[in-house]
Amino acid sequence: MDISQDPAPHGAVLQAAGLRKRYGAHEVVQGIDLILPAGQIRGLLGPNGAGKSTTVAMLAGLLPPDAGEVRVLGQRLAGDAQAVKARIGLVPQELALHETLTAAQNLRSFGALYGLRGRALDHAVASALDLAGLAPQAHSRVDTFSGGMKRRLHIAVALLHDPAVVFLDEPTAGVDPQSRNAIFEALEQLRDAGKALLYTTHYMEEAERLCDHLTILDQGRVMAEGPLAALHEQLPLKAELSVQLSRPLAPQDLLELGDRPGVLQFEATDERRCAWRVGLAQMAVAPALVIALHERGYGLELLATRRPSLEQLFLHLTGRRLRD
Ligand SMILES: Nc1ncnc2c1ncn2[C@@H]1O[C@H](COP(=O)(O)OP(=O)(O)OP(=O)(O)O)[C@@H](O)[C@H]1O
Repeated sequence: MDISQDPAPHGAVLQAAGLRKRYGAHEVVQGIDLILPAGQIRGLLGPNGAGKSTTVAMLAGLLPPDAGEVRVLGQRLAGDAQAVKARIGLVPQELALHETLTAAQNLRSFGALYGLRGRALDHAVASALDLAGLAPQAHSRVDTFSGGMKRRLHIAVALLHDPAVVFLDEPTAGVDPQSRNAIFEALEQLRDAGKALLYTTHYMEEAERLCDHLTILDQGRVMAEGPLAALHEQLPLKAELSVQLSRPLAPQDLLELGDRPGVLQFEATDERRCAWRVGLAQMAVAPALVIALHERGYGLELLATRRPSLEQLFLHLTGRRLRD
Protein backbone atom coordinates (compact mmCIF):
# COMPACT_ATOMS: atom_id res chain seq x y z
CA MET A 1 0.00 0.00 0.00
CA ASP A 2 1.42 3.41 -0.95
CA ILE A 3 0.06 6.13 1.31
CA SER A 4 2.42 8.88 0.16
CA GLN A 5 0.06 9.93 -2.66
CA ASP A 6 -3.05 9.82 -0.53
CA PRO A 7 -2.17 11.56 2.72
CA ALA A 8 -5.57 11.44 4.44
CA PRO A 9 -8.32 9.28 2.99
CA HIS A 10 -11.77 10.15 4.23
CA GLY A 11 -11.79 10.16 8.02
CA ALA A 12 -8.46 8.36 8.47
CA VAL A 13 -6.65 9.48 11.60
CA LEU A 14 -3.82 6.98 11.43
CA GLN A 15 -2.35 5.27 8.41
CA ALA A 16 0.52 2.82 8.36
CA ALA A 17 1.90 1.06 5.32
CA GLY A 18 4.48 -1.68 4.99
CA LEU A 19 5.78 -1.49 8.56
CA ARG A 20 8.68 -3.81 9.25
CA LYS A 21 10.97 -4.39 12.22
CA ARG A 22 13.81 -6.84 12.63
CA TYR A 23 15.72 -7.86 15.75
CA GLY A 24 18.82 -9.76 14.65
CA ALA A 25 17.71 -12.61 12.41
CA HIS A 26 14.10 -12.37 13.57
CA GLU A 27 11.78 -10.10 11.61
CA VAL A 28 9.11 -9.55 14.27
CA VAL A 29 6.90 -7.22 12.18
CA GLN A 30 6.67 -8.30 8.55
CA GLY A 31 4.90 -5.62 6.54
CA ILE A 32 1.86 -4.35 8.40
CA ASP A 33 -0.71 -2.00 6.82
CA LEU A 34 -3.34 -0.32 8.98
CA ILE A 35 -5.87 2.46 8.51
CA LEU A 36 -7.63 3.74 11.60
CA PRO A 37 -10.59 6.11 11.11
CA ALA A 38 -12.01 8.62 13.56
CA GLY A 39 -14.67 7.27 15.90
CA GLN A 40 -13.48 3.66 15.97
CA ILE A 41 -12.18 1.33 18.66
CA ARG A 42 -9.86 -1.03 16.83
CA GLY A 43 -8.81 -4.19 18.62
CA LEU A 44 -5.27 -5.38 17.98
CA LEU A 45 -5.19 -9.03 18.93
CA GLY A 46 -2.65 -11.76 18.85
CA PRO A 47 -0.81 -14.28 20.98
CA ASN A 48 2.33 -13.49 22.99
CA GLY A 49 5.15 -12.45 20.69
CA ALA A 50 2.86 -11.72 17.71
CA GLY A 51 4.41 -8.26 17.40
CA LYS A 52 1.64 -6.14 18.92
CA SER A 53 3.80 -4.02 21.24
CA THR A 54 6.46 -3.54 18.56
CA THR A 55 3.77 -2.42 16.10
CA VAL A 56 2.23 -0.01 18.62
CA ALA A 57 5.68 1.41 19.45
CA MET A 58 6.23 2.15 15.74
CA LEU A 59 2.73 3.60 15.30
CA ALA A 60 3.26 5.86 18.32
CA GLY A 61 6.61 7.12 17.06
CA LEU A 62 8.62 5.50 19.87
CA LEU A 63 10.47 3.05 17.64
CA PRO A 64 11.69 3.77 14.11
CA PRO A 65 10.51 1.12 11.61
CA ASP A 66 13.10 -0.56 9.37
CA ALA A 67 10.70 0.02 6.49
CA GLY A 68 7.29 1.54 5.95
CA GLU A 69 5.63 4.74 6.98
CA VAL A 70 3.17 6.05 9.55
CA ARG A 71 0.99 9.14 9.09
CA VAL A 72 -1.20 10.83 11.67
CA LEU A 73 -3.87 13.11 10.19
CA GLY A 74 -1.95 12.94 6.93
CA GLN A 75 1.37 14.10 8.44
CA ARG A 76 4.40 11.82 8.38
CA LEU A 77 5.50 10.53 11.74
CA ALA A 78 9.23 10.37 11.22
CA GLY A 79 12.29 12.11 12.57
CA ASP A 80 11.52 15.27 14.50
CA ALA A 81 7.77 15.36 13.97
CA GLN A 82 6.89 16.91 17.35
CA ALA A 83 3.66 18.56 16.18
CA VAL A 84 2.43 15.22 14.84
CA LYS A 85 3.46 13.31 17.95
CA ALA A 86 1.41 15.80 20.00
CA ARG A 87 -1.72 14.33 18.35
CA ILE A 88 -0.95 10.91 19.87
CA GLY A 89 -1.93 9.64 23.31
CA LEU A 90 -0.32 6.50 24.68
CA VAL A 91 -1.42 4.37 27.63
CA PRO A 92 1.52 2.04 28.12
CA GLN A 93 1.49 -0.97 30.42
CA GLU A 94 3.75 0.84 32.87
CA LEU A 95 3.73 4.54 33.57
CA ALA A 96 5.48 6.40 36.35
CA LEU A 97 2.82 8.04 38.50
CA HIS A 98 3.93 10.07 41.51
CA GLU A 99 2.60 7.87 44.31
CA THR A 100 2.76 10.53 47.03
CA LEU A 101 0.87 13.14 44.99
CA THR A 102 -2.89 13.28 44.48
CA ALA A 103 -4.57 12.36 41.19
CA ALA A 104 -5.09 16.05 40.35
CA GLN A 105 -1.49 16.94 41.22
CA ASN A 106 -0.25 14.12 38.98
CA LEU A 107 -2.38 15.36 36.12
CA ARG A 108 -1.24 18.96 36.62
CA SER A 109 2.42 17.95 36.50
CA PHE A 110 1.96 15.84 33.34
CA GLY A 111 -0.16 18.61 31.82
CA ALA A 112 2.66 21.10 32.44
CA LEU A 113 5.02 18.73 30.59
CA TYR A 114 2.64 18.90 27.62
CA GLY A 115 2.92 22.71 27.80
CA LEU A 116 -0.55 23.34 29.25
CA ARG A 117 -0.92 26.34 31.56
CA GLY A 118 -3.56 28.32 33.43
CA ARG A 119 -7.19 27.77 32.52
CA ALA A 120 -6.36 25.37 29.70
CA LEU A 121 -4.58 23.16 32.25
CA ASP A 122 -7.47 23.44 34.77
CA HIS A 123 -9.93 22.48 32.07
CA ALA A 124 -7.84 19.56 30.75
CA VAL A 125 -7.33 18.15 34.26
CA ALA A 126 -11.04 18.42 35.14
CA SER A 127 -12.25 16.78 31.95
CA ALA A 128 -9.64 13.97 32.10
CA LEU A 129 -10.64 13.22 35.72
CA ASP A 130 -14.28 13.24 34.72
CA LEU A 131 -13.80 10.90 31.80
CA ALA A 132 -11.75 8.44 33.86
CA GLY A 133 -14.47 8.48 36.56
CA LEU A 134 -11.94 9.79 39.09
CA ALA A 135 -13.40 13.21 39.87
CA PRO A 136 -14.45 12.13 43.41
CA GLN A 137 -10.87 10.95 44.09
CA ALA A 138 -9.19 14.02 42.55
CA HIS A 139 -7.61 14.99 45.86
CA SER A 140 -6.72 11.50 47.11
CA ARG A 141 -3.10 10.36 47.02
CA VAL A 142 -2.23 7.82 44.35
CA ASP A 143 -0.70 5.43 46.91
CA THR A 144 -4.23 4.90 48.26
CA PHE A 145 -5.54 3.85 44.79
CA SER A 146 -6.34 0.32 43.64
CA GLY A 147 -4.54 -1.02 40.54
CA GLY A 148 -7.67 -0.28 38.51
CA MET A 149 -7.83 3.34 39.68
CA LYS A 150 -4.16 3.82 38.81
CA ARG A 151 -4.85 2.42 35.36
CA ARG A 152 -7.72 4.88 34.93
CA LEU A 153 -5.36 7.68 35.97
CA HIS A 154 -2.92 6.48 33.25
CA ILE A 155 -5.72 6.90 30.75
CA ALA A 156 -6.52 10.38 32.07
CA VAL A 157 -2.84 11.35 31.68
CA ALA A 158 -2.83 10.15 28.07
CA LEU A 159 -5.87 12.30 27.27
CA LEU A 160 -4.71 15.60 28.79
CA HIS A 161 -3.45 17.08 25.53
CA ASP A 162 -6.59 16.06 23.60
CA PRO A 163 -4.96 13.60 21.20
CA ALA A 164 -6.67 12.47 17.98
CA VAL A 165 -5.48 8.89 18.30
CA VAL A 166 -4.99 6.92 21.51
CA PHE A 167 -3.03 3.67 21.88
CA LEU A 168 -3.93 1.47 24.82
CA ASP A 169 -1.68 -1.49 25.58
CA GLU A 170 -3.57 -4.10 27.65
CA PRO A 171 -5.32 -1.41 29.73
CA THR A 172 -7.35 -3.87 31.78
CA ALA A 173 -4.54 -6.27 32.76
CA GLY A 174 -4.92 -6.97 36.48
CA VAL A 175 -7.84 -4.54 36.86
CA ASP A 176 -10.91 -5.09 39.09
CA PRO A 177 -14.32 -5.46 37.34
CA GLN A 178 -15.56 -2.04 38.49
CA SER A 179 -12.55 -0.25 37.01
CA ARG A 180 -12.78 -2.41 33.90
CA ASN A 181 -16.32 -1.21 33.30
CA ALA A 182 -15.29 2.40 33.99
CA ILE A 183 -12.48 2.00 31.44
CA PHE A 184 -14.87 0.57 28.83
CA GLU A 185 -17.31 3.43 29.35
CA ALA A 186 -14.53 5.99 29.06
CA LEU A 187 -13.30 4.42 25.81
CA GLU A 188 -16.81 4.36 24.37
CA GLN A 189 -17.20 8.05 25.20
CA LEU A 190 -13.91 8.80 23.47
CA ARG A 191 -15.00 6.86 20.41
CA ASP A 192 -18.30 8.75 20.34
CA ALA A 193 -16.34 12.01 20.56
CA GLY A 194 -14.54 10.99 17.33
CA LYS A 195 -11.21 9.72 18.64
CA ALA A 196 -9.45 6.84 16.97
CA LEU A 197 -8.51 4.17 19.51
CA LEU A 198 -6.20 1.21 19.12
CA TYR A 199 -6.76 -1.32 21.87
CA THR A 200 -4.25 -4.12 22.37
CA THR A 201 -5.43 -7.13 24.31
CA HIS A 202 -5.12 -10.85 24.91
CA TYR A 203 -8.68 -11.04 26.16
CA MET A 204 -10.90 -12.12 23.31
CA GLU A 205 -14.12 -11.52 25.24
CA GLU A 206 -13.08 -7.90 25.79
CA ALA A 207 -12.31 -7.41 22.15
CA GLU A 208 -15.69 -8.86 21.17
CA ARG A 209 -17.49 -6.68 23.70
CA LEU A 210 -15.71 -3.39 23.00
CA CYS A 211 -14.12 -3.22 19.58
CA ASP A 212 -15.91 -2.19 16.38
CA HIS A 213 -13.23 -3.59 14.17
CA LEU A 214 -10.42 -6.09 14.74
CA THR A 215 -6.94 -6.69 13.42
CA ILE A 216 -5.57 -10.13 14.27
CA LEU A 217 -1.78 -10.46 14.23
CA ASP A 218 0.30 -13.57 14.25
CA GLN A 219 4.06 -13.86 13.78
CA GLY A 220 4.35 -10.26 12.65
CA ARG A 221 1.63 -10.41 9.99
CA VAL A 222 -2.02 -9.43 9.77
CA MET A 223 -3.96 -12.71 9.64
CA ALA A 224 -7.43 -11.17 9.44
CA GLU A 225 -9.03 -7.78 9.66
CA GLY A 226 -12.55 -6.42 9.67
CA PRO A 227 -15.68 -5.88 11.71
CA LEU A 228 -16.44 -8.76 14.07
CA ALA A 229 -19.41 -9.98 12.00
CA ALA A 230 -17.31 -10.08 8.81
CA LEU A 231 -14.59 -12.07 10.58
CA HIS A 232 -17.15 -14.58 11.77
CA GLU A 233 -18.32 -14.98 8.18
CA GLN A 234 -14.90 -16.47 7.39
CA LEU A 235 -15.52 -19.36 9.77
CA PRO A 236 -17.27 -22.50 8.51
CA LEU A 237 -18.39 -22.93 12.12
CA LYS A 238 -21.47 -20.78 12.73
CA ALA A 239 -22.61 -21.91 16.16
CA GLU A 240 -21.41 -23.81 19.20
CA LEU A 241 -23.54 -26.03 21.36
CA SER A 242 -22.29 -26.78 24.88
CA VAL A 243 -23.87 -29.74 26.60
CA GLN A 244 -23.29 -31.51 29.88
CA LEU A 245 -24.69 -35.03 29.76
CA SER A 246 -26.05 -37.20 32.57
CA ARG A 247 -23.60 -39.99 31.66
CA PRO A 248 -20.51 -40.56 29.47
CA LEU A 249 -21.13 -40.52 25.74
CA ALA A 250 -20.77 -44.01 24.28
CA PRO A 251 -18.18 -44.24 21.44
CA GLN A 252 -20.82 -45.50 18.98
CA ASP A 253 -23.12 -42.57 19.79
CA LEU A 254 -20.23 -40.15 19.40
CA LEU A 255 -19.53 -41.55 15.93
CA GLU A 256 -23.14 -41.42 14.82
CA LEU A 257 -23.89 -37.97 16.23
CA GLY A 258 -20.64 -36.60 14.85
CA ASP A 259 -21.65 -37.84 11.39
CA ARG A 260 -24.94 -35.97 11.31
CA PRO A 261 -25.23 -33.28 8.62
CA GLY A 262 -24.18 -29.87 9.89
CA VAL A 263 -22.17 -31.25 12.83
CA LEU A 264 -18.57 -30.15 12.28
CA GLN A 265 -16.79 -31.16 15.46
CA PHE A 266 -17.40 -32.89 18.77
CA GLU A 267 -14.91 -31.96 21.47
CA ALA A 268 -14.85 -33.07 25.12
CA THR A 269 -14.37 -29.98 27.28
CA ASP A 270 -14.52 -31.78 30.63
CA GLU A 271 -14.59 -35.59 30.44
CA ARG A 272 -15.26 -36.06 34.16
CA ARG A 273 -18.42 -33.94 33.91
CA CYS A 274 -19.39 -35.44 30.53
CA ALA A 275 -19.23 -31.93 29.04
CA TRP A 276 -18.95 -31.50 25.27
CA ARG A 277 -18.68 -28.65 22.83
CA VAL A 278 -20.22 -29.29 19.43
CA GLY A 279 -19.35 -27.13 16.43
CA LEU A 280 -22.28 -26.61 14.04
CA ALA A 281 -22.49 -25.34 10.47
CA GLN A 282 -25.70 -23.54 11.44
CA MET A 283 -27.68 -22.91 14.60
CA ALA A 284 -30.72 -24.70 13.10
CA VAL A 285 -28.90 -28.06 13.54
CA ALA A 286 -28.95 -27.70 17.35
CA PRO A 287 -32.57 -28.76 18.16
CA ALA A 288 -32.37 -32.02 16.17
CA LEU A 289 -29.10 -32.87 17.87
CA VAL A 290 -30.60 -32.28 21.31
CA ILE A 291 -33.53 -34.57 20.40
CA ALA A 292 -31.13 -37.25 19.13
CA LEU A 293 -29.26 -37.16 22.46
CA HIS A 294 -32.53 -37.45 24.34
CA GLU A 295 -33.65 -40.40 22.20
CA ARG A 296 -30.41 -42.19 23.03
CA GLY A 297 -31.20 -41.82 26.74
CA TYR A 298 -28.87 -38.98 27.66
CA GLY A 299 -30.18 -36.46 30.19
CA LEU A 300 -29.03 -32.87 29.81
CA GLU A 301 -27.54 -31.22 32.90
CA LEU A 302 -26.64 -28.11 30.94
CA LEU A 303 -27.35 -26.78 27.49
CA ALA A 304 -26.11 -23.56 25.92
CA THR A 305 -25.62 -22.23 22.42
CA ARG A 306 -23.41 -19.37 21.35
CA ARG A 307 -21.69 -17.82 18.40
CA PRO A 308 -18.14 -19.14 17.91
CA SER A 309 -15.54 -17.08 19.74
CA LEU A 310 -12.57 -15.23 18.30
CA GLU A 311 -10.47 -18.04 19.76
CA GLN A 312 -12.12 -20.34 17.23
CA LEU A 313 -11.43 -17.89 14.44
CA PHE A 314 -7.77 -17.72 15.38
CA LEU A 315 -7.58 -21.50 15.50
CA HIS A 316 -9.18 -21.66 12.06
CA LEU A 317 -6.77 -19.11 10.58
CA THR A 318 -3.53 -20.39 12.08
CA GLY A 319 -4.16 -23.96 13.21
CA ARG A 320 -3.02 -22.88 16.69
CA ARG A 321 -4.72 -21.71 19.84
CA LEU A 322 -4.34 -18.08 20.87
CA ARG A 323 -3.13 -18.95 24.35
CA ASP A 324 -1.12 -22.14 24.24
N1 LIG B 1 14.07 -5.06 21.94
C1 LIG B 1 13.94 -6.30 21.46
N2 LIG B 1 15.01 -7.03 21.14
C2 LIG B 1 14.89 -8.29 20.65
N3 LIG B 1 13.71 -8.92 20.44
C3 LIG B 1 12.61 -8.24 20.75
C4 LIG B 1 12.65 -6.90 21.28
N4 LIG B 1 11.38 -6.48 21.48
C5 LIG B 1 10.58 -7.51 21.11
N5 LIG B 1 11.31 -8.56 20.68
C6 LIG B 1 10.77 -9.83 20.17
O1 LIG B 1 9.86 -9.51 19.14
C7 LIG B 1 8.76 -10.41 19.14
C8 LIG B 1 7.47 -9.60 19.20
O2 LIG B 1 7.40 -8.96 20.48
P1 LIG B 1 6.19 -8.01 20.90
O3 LIG B 1 6.47 -7.58 22.32
O4 LIG B 1 6.02 -6.98 19.89
O5 LIG B 1 4.98 -9.02 20.85
P2 LIG B 1 3.55 -8.88 21.53
O6 LIG B 1 2.59 -9.38 20.52
O7 LIG B 1 3.36 -7.50 22.04
O8 LIG B 1 3.65 -9.90 22.73
P3 LIG B 1 3.15 -9.73 24.25
O9 LIG B 1 1.69 -9.90 24.18
O10 LIG B 1 3.84 -10.88 24.93
O11 LIG B 1 3.61 -8.38 24.72
C9 LIG B 1 8.97 -11.33 20.32
O12 LIG B 1 9.53 -12.53 19.84
C10 LIG B 1 9.95 -10.59 21.20
O13 LIG B 1 10.74 -11.49 21.92
